[in-house]
Amino acid sequence: MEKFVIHHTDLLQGKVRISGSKNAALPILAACLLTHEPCIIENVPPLTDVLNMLEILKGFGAEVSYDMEKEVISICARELTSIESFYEQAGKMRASFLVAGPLLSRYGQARLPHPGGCQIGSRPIDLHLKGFHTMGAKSKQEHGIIELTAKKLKGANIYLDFPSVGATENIMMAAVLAKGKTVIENAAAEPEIIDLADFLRELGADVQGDGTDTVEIIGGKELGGATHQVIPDRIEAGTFMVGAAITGGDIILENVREEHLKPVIAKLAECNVKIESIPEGLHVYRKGKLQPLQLKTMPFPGFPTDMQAPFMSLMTMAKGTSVITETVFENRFTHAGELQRMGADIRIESRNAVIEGVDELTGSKVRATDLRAGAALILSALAAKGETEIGDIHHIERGYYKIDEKLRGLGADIQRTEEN
Ligand SMILES: CC(=O)N[C@H]1[C@@H](OP(=O)(O)OP(=O)(O)OC[C@H]2O[C@@H](n3ccc(=O)[nH]c3=O)[C@H](O)[C@@H]2O)O[C@H](CO)[C@@H](O)[C@@H]1O
Ligand SMILES: C=C(OP(=O)(O)O)C(=O)O
Repeated sequence: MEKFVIHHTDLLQGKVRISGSKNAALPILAACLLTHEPCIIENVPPLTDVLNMLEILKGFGAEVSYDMEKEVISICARELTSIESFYEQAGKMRASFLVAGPLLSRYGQARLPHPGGCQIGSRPIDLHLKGFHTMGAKSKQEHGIIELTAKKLKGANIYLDFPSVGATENIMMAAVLAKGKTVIENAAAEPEIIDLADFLRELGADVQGDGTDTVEIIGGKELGGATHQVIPDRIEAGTFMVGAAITGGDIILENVREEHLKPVIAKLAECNVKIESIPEGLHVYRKGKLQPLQLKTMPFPGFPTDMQAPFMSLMTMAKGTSVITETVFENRFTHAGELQRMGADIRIESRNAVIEGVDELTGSKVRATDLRAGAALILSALAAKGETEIGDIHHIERGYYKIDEKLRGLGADIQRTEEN
């Protein structure tokens, strides 16, 4: 097991290239199962979640090759030999369940374990299943395995009780080969949904309305192959922005889309961080003392829950009282306890975190409790006095490619060593 050892860093400075988005790449890789033609997916960093998804696809019989240097994946799901994935792979990540829609619509069956992923709430899959049922599928769950069957999926009107990202993606993929028209109402509108829709259209599917709360798919179009470039990772970009803010640094982010980061940029501006669009990307620097914030996580275009933990780190150093309300997941404050070890003053009251800014944090031994919680600890460690050791960094590596190397490139003192 490895850990990160981090020493105080005065300011992050320089340029950093943002990788392709994990949460856009994973559904797109699953969508390759919809077609028997070859697909080429570019700008996909070799994160552990990506490697795991490729193992799942290979397990179904898809031909997969990955040029990790160039970050390009080729997938051909000409003939599948299995419709079953296993606990060892599925238990590691939420996105493992995104193969359900493609398998069900192409093969009429799937046998999948309940998905894993960050432990940030109960994370049921009822909305995915409700969508499949409305399209004519049946499901049965026994011993942690969900068995899905459908003679032929039929297009349907589906209203989601909550704009779930995963349910919207799964239903979109199921609808592409279903007979007739599917309308998803109260759909998620995240940039990752638009990237998936773009890929499905490149395959030949008829998808409209993505990026709004109503997505319409006319199923049954003949699908071919496609070459697709995945969008930049807005959460990785936001994490580096907070890195510049918390160290009082000055950095340039390359390969970013400003329109995906609006809610993050708006909150950073409120606490005295300047973000300017320049030809190379986004220039981020702090203008004065960090100001406290009130923020509430919401589905897009609201403030992203995946940026909540990094912002909590930032708020621990702002002068005054900040309040963060987490509305998307019911248990996404586990980083608060670890930040307290570093001297942060945080009180959790149900879905609210009340943060009193402190003059300084001090380095300590802490553990990444999930992916973004781990990122938050790295950010706090950069600002803290002395040395911080972060264990369980495998969580962080699910979603940040070479984060230590990228931070060192900006002047951070971060080393990777073996845990004793
Ligand atoms: C791989 C991936 O893309 N992960 C992202 C995706 O997760 P994921 O797709 O799991 O997130 P959802 O949008 O589905 O979940 C949002 C809320 O809906 C609930 N829910 C969801 C599905 C369901 O069937 N029933 C139900 O009750 C969840 O428990 C949660 O409280 O979107 C989240 C919200 O932006 C992000 O934090 C994750 O990083
Ligand atoms: C919660 C996340 O991932 P997952 O849905 O895979 O657990 C995340 O990317 O922050």
